[in-house]
Amino acid sequence: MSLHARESPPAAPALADELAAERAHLSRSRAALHRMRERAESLFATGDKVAGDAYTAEQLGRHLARRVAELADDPRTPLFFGRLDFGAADAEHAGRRYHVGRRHVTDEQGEPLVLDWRAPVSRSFYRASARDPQGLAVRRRFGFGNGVLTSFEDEHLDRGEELGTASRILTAEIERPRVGPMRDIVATIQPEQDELVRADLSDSICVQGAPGTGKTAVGLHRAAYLLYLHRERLRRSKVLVVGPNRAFLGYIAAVLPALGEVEVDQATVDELADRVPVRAVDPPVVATLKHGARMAEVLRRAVDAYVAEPAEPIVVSDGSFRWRIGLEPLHRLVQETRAERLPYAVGRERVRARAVGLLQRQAEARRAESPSESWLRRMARSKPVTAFLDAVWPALTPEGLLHTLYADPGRLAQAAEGLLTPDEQALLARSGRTPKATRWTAADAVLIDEAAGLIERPSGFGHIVVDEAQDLSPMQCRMIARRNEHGSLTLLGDLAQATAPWAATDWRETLRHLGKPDATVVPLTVGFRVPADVLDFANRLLPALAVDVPPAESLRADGALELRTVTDLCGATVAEVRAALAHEGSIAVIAADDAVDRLRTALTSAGFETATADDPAGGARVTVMPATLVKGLEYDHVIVAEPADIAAAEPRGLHRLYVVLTRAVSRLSVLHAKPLPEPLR
Ligand SMILES: Nc1ncnc2c1ncn2[C@@H]1O[C@H](COP(=O)(O)OP(=O)(O)OP(=O)(O)O)[C@@H](O)[C@H]1O
Repeated sequence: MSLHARESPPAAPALADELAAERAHLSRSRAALHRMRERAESLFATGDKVAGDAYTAEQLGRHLARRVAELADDPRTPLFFGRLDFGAADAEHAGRRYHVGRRHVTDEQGEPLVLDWRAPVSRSFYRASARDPQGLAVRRRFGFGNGVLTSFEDEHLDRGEELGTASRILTAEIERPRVGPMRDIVATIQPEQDELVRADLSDSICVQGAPGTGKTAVGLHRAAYLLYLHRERLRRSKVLVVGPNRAFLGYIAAVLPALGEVEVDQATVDELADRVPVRAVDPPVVATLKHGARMAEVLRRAVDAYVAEPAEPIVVSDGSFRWRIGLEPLHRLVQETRAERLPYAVGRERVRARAVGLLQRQAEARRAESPSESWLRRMARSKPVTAFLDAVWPALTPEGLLHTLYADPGRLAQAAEGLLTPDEQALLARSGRTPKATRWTAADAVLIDEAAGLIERPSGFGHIVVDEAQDLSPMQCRMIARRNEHGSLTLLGDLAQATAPWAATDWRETLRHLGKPDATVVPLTVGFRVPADVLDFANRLLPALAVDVPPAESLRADGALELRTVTDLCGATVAEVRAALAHEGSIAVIAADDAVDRLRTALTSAGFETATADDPAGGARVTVMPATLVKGLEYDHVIVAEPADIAAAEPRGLHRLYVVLTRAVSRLSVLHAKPLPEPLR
């Protein structure tokens, strides 16, 4: 194929001129962005003086502060990475040329210097092909080094030229050594990824992708895309990114701000269930029981059981008259409210309002006029009305509900009848004098959240991105579903990487618990992280993982895999780290959780500074990571110490090992004193 792929230094003077012109455009764009930011800053400084009242001033202040943050320019990242030259045939953009970058940049006259990658016209940058040029004559990609424009690559789509994944700029980006936190992929999003990124806000999608196929990247770029397209709506309803742990959230934290999006909430799954402090750990069998879908029904019944039939009429005096509501209307009132299936606490207030309504009607009939507001309020809070409520619809807290359920075998038996066996009920039994004194576990916190959803009306997000979703339990799914009733979802995961005891083997089931049974499940199979040799090695585990997922094919032909039998694991790890430090990029030693301290001590004694799981952005190049914390992360060079111990440490240990082996970007060294687990031999 004849291509005009040009690398720096350009051979011909004409190319040098063109590169110089592009660099000039970059300087102009940077200067313009600087001006835009200065303008936003000065508006921010004077904002409170122009705004009328305190509320407006605060709103305006927040808007302007966000705008200032959005316009931050990071000199190390290119302001634009592509150019679109439209051909004469395109009706709307004929003959026009646009630079595509991270955000809109306009000159003093408001003319665009750089188009936001999310603008409709930028779509062709990602989707145009020789077969479907979408009006483009030429697509140009820019190569950068440390923020300096160094090269460009042209595809004359109108002449049938297309580089696809053979692009040298794409290859360089994929093969670049990794250091520090995750970066955006906005310059090189691939067509099948772009399709997911630009899916409609109303679409919930589930991406099943092998390790390193860009699921996380797709989810974060989709969040940025939706925020651009539905800015006002999502500013109100908000976007949430859910990840497995803080180390992961720290790792991805810089991606959205780099794309100009600074207002996205992030939480771990555990942090969503934050109504009680977690101070205890369940044995695995109890945790699995509590995370199971049956508990939803147990809790629903437990809440329902608090509603009782009225046993006495209400008799209430207002000082001048005694009013009475008989048993029969009270029965009807409770039944009607029950039938509405409102959240329990809303139901309680509805019952109160209806009882007061009956009193009001009596008063109107007697006095031929409506009683005053204060009379109604007095009746609503009167002792007899409150006593009636406490008898038929007692106040209930989520913690109180679960505490009583665990402490009262009779109540539990009633709620769990036909759902949990007596043995299972016994596993739940627990004492603790009060909800406050109870040492709740993480699974209890999820159940308390479920109870809260039955009692109160939860507030939701406009869009939720859930990463590493293969590990969600049915009850965790429900917790997310409650926050997403009117919003949409991007679910990202890989069933082969599922390590939780309750992990799903079929996305349909997860989607059902998430309340999005009809979401499309889309596979991603092109691997951008793990080199082919390393991936082939890890894929040997797949048959033993008992999941039906398409394996990834690596785009990377580079990389190195080394398997080494050793006698002194600590000594060999130190030697491997020493050798690895000769290369560029991050290094992780990954081992079974209980071996981490030993290895870290060995490295420290040998004079190496090491980072820990909770400071991914820290200075040290070498991180020692427990196998249970590396999901979603990647390192340039991964040293796996004793795979057999990782596999033996938990029931789904081979799945864990699959995760561990697929963290490497350039090199994987496997050190083992024990035989490798069976499928890897
Ligand atoms: N289109 C792309 N261009 C360049 N790099 C990409 C592209 N897509 C993904 N990558 C890179 O590949 C690596 C893996 O991406 P990501 O972490 O999103 O994969 P993942 O599918 O979530 O992996 P895992 O299953 O391990 O969590 C990252 O370094 C990411 O930047």
